[in-house]
Amino acid sequence: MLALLTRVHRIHPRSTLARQAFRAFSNASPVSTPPFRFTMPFSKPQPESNSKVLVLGAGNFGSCLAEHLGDSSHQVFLWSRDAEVVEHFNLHHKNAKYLPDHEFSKNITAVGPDLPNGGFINDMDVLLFAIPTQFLRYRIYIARLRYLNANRETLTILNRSLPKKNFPLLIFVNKGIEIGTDALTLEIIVDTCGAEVARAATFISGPSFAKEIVRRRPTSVSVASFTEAEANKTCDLFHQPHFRCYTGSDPIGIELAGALKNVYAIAAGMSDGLGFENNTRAMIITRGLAEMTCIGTAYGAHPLTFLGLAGVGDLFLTCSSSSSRNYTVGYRLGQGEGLQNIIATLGSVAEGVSTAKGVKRIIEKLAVKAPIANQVYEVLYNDKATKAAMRELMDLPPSKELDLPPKAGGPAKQLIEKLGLSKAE
Ligand SMILES: NC(=O)c1ccc[n+]([C@@H]2O[C@H](COP(=O)([O-])OP(=O)(O)OC[C@H]3O[C@@H](n4cnc5c(N)ncnc54)[C@H](O)[C@@H]3O)[C@@H](O)[C@H]2O)c1
Ligand SMILES: O=P(O)(O)OC[C@H](O)CO
Repeated sequence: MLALLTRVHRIHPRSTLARQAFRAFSNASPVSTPPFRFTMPFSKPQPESNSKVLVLGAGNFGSCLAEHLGDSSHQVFLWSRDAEVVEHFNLHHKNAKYLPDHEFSKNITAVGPDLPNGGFINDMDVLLFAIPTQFLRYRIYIARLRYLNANRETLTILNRSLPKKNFPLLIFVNKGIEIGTDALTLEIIVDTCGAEVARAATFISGPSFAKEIVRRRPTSVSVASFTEAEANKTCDLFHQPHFRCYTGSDPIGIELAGALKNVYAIAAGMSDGLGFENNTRAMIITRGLAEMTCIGTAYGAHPLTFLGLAGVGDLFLTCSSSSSRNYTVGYRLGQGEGLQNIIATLGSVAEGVSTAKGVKRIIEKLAVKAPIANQVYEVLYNDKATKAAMRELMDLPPSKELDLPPKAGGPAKQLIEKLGLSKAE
């Protein structure tokens, strides 16, 4: 739409007029969400163009987003914990492990393996976190896979150098729930960096496979924050003729949607792996959406958020494509492979595997009916056979198709209090 507008009216796509027009379209959001709580920015003013961006995490999505921003003439730094990745990237403009066929923009410089120092962080306009919520590592001494809280670890270190006023614009793209605490990233930010930083944080979620973004395939995502100005800044930063953002003010809903869809993608993969066909996948997607909406509503998120790009958009994408790692985990389980082997050979993170644990606890705490998520948990953690899980889903007694719980809002209310936002309601 913007490309058309700029072409017809001969406006430069990165001009202020183009940005304003783009924002007007973006604000015509596909769903109505609750109002923003703040309009004024917390982070430092952003330059018109040429922002300095530090992308933390050089996996598939971090590298892809670094390329996306480098492509639109921002000055991008890509932090990796791996010295070899840093050296190789700066010599060849390639990331040998993730997106190996792609030649990256010369506007990107890899940094690491240590986290950049305070002076460097202060100099950045934007910090973009593309680190998984937690990371699985094979611990030789205990001979098993163990989860490490990747985002919490990085934010704790980073907070020492983060200015408390006029900090860089903060953007998070991970889709998961922290194991052990069941915390969303918003809560991890409050715990590690304080409420003011969390109120300014923005979250990007939606149907967005990294490899398609680097090929500039038309893509749209949701951008949510409690602060409208911060969401708009993120929108402006990411906007490209092939990339649109829709802003919203329900970061809790956006985060939940992104985390939950991964669990249902595992279920859809299982069904396909078992040899079931289109009817069954459509059933899992639709009933999955109903479960996601019930969990989100009982949690205190806005139900309509689940009808947006971060909800049904991403659910549909990941439940219907073998490009999804979560779908692939489910598919291979359905084909009879063991979970440990799948994870050890996947080569990339599938956040739904760890998120299924947190979701199970949240469902129990909120007393929400979510049979598909429960069966995914049983297969992943109690060795239930995928066929038996599907059988049990089909044997459930008849129930109402739409049965939204009253908006209880327990966990969201607590989180909102922790953010110091309850007075703003
Ligand atoms: N790949 C996609 O298409 C896509 C799209 C949207 C969102 N996401 C989300 O983005 C997040 C990252 O996904 P990805 O695809 O890049 O995963 P990935 O497995 O490709 O890469 C993860 C990267 O994070 C690094 N990492 C792990 N723990 C770290 C830590 N403590 N500190 C620093 N770096 C650490 C790893 O070394 C690796 O480079 C996930 O939450 C995912 O759900 C991914
Ligand atoms: O490969 P997946 O399953 O982690 O999905 C990637 C993104 O979340 C798609 O939007």
